[in-house]
Amino acid sequence: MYVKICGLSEPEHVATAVEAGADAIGFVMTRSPRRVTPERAAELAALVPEHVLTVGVFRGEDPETVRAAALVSGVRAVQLHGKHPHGDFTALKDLGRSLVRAVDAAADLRCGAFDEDLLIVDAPHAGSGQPWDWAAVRGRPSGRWMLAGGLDPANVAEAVAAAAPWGVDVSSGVETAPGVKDSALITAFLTAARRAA
Ligand SMILES: O=C(O)c1ccccc1NCC(=O)[C@H](O)[C@H](O)COP(=O)(O)O
Repeated sequence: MYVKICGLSEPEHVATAVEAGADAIGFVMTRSPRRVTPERAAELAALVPEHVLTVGVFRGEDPETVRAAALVSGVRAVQLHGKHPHGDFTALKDLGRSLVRAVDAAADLRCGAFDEDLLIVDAPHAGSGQPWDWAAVRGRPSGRWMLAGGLDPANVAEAVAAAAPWGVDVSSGVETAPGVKDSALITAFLTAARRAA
């Protein structure tokens, strides 16, 4: 089970996620309680070993803004959240970063349909921590896809059983308040997700 921990903003939590075995770590560089500047993301990304994917998360920014932030931060993947057109992915193809498309269940759920490398199927309101009907997407997405939206250490096993994803992505479920990550919850989530696989 591939596990992404998203919305990190403190070195302590980056270190915990790496130590506990995260496969990917997300830095939110768009409007959010978890927002970090590209410069801050660069400081955090520098703490992450090569085998863990660093992901810059964007929503609604134009490709040139995304490109500039990706280059400053040095993230190895770019996640476009929500209703980005296919052209935004095409425009970023030459950036040399993996592309992640994050959408809700109403979207095209074929990984690769927008030339992305990874797909995230999320709740309608990203980063809200609200669980949704995970079972409704079972069997619909294809390729390398992660389930997100309202996951936490206590429910990730149920979510994995319901939707059968290739991976999982969490943010609010490893926080004690919006934007405030918790090391014990990060470790607990990784343990529970691995057990669920
Ligand atoms: O986390 C945010 O605040 C956010 C804001 C705008 C666009 C995307 C955002 N998060 C992206 C993620 O990949 C989250 O991990 C995913 O939405 C799951 O969130 P949660 O339900 O809080 O676990």
